[in-house]
Amino acid sequence: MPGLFDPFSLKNVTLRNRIVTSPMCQYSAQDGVANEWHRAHLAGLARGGAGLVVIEATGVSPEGRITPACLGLWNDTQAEALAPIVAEMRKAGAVAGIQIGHAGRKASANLPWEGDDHIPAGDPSGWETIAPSAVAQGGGLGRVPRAMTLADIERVRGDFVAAAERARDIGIQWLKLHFAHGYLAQSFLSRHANKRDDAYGGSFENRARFLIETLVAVRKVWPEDRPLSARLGVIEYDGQDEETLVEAIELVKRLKAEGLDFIDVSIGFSTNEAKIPWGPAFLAPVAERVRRESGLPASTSWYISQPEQADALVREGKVDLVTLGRPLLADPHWPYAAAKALGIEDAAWKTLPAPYAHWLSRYRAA
Ligand SMILES: NC(=O)C1=CN(Cc2ccccc2)CCC1
Repeated sequence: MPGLFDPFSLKNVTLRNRIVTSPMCQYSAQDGVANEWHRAHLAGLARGGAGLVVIEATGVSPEGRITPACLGLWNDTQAEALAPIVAEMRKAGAVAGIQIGHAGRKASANLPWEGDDHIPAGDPSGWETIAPSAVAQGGGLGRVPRAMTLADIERVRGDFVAAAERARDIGIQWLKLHFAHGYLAQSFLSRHANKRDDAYGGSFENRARFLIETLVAVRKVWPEDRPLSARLGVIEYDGQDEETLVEAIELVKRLKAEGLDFIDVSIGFSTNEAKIPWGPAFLAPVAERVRRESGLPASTSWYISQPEQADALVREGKVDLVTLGRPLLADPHWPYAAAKALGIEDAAWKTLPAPYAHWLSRYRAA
């Protein structure tokens, strides 16, 4: 079985290794437009050696952002600002990806380090939130969203398509739909958030409808030869795990039948009452089951931080790719350090650009 530093090919892309950067929100944009922060941040991750660098959760519309400082891809100005950054990521040897999404009832929030809660209604920096039903997440996210009309559903589906077209046109190679973490798409699937009694609520088929329709619509514009993936919350840790997992795996099978190429297994975060068993690679067994039962290549994340641990997840066939978040914030060159720790031949040249690799590989420095 391949290890962490064996390449991974899917459609027309080949990742130099199995390491994926988690699409970590930077909350550093104005009007959704990428700037020097995003350029240095993303180029840094690409130059650090990750196989696939995924640009943070990017709003498909202004109200689809989590906070006013999130990236967007609903206009040409935003696309033009990202284009050179994508080129830089690819020049550094990474495959360039992006996660596009709509934050639903979790939208219109303050930055995490400025409260992480909803912007007070009436504050001009916030906006009306929309969701499957007029049910709030609760806690700091207590704002009750407006229940979406069928026109809203159609419009948001179109926003996903338009964002996918813009991502396609600026050279993004790997598209990831944000179907996780209690945001809009996840909330359609969740019985916690979706109380609709029309074709988009109630039965599993109805609760899965928005996700499947969105995938089908995006597949039509996303090039057949580039990977189309989704991050999906397959478990809520709310006491109904087996039921949720069975539904989620059935959904993944249907998404696969409609052209999904890859599944990134995550958590639903649809309820604040969840009892999440945080711990080293705790989601890996769940990801292994989704990968095995759906037949799709898969990745997972959460509390993966050690080279041997990440390598074992791949070698044991639990996942095809490993997604890291905070370890890469702590050290964007984690892939280089991991390659050395795993005794990979030519660790520097396998992960870092020439200006770094030349010197690091010559003098057998520490
Ligand atoms: N854009 C995303 O998917 C985000 C996910 N988060 C992970 C997270 C979710 C819930 C609890 C802890 C961490 C933090 C905020 C942004």
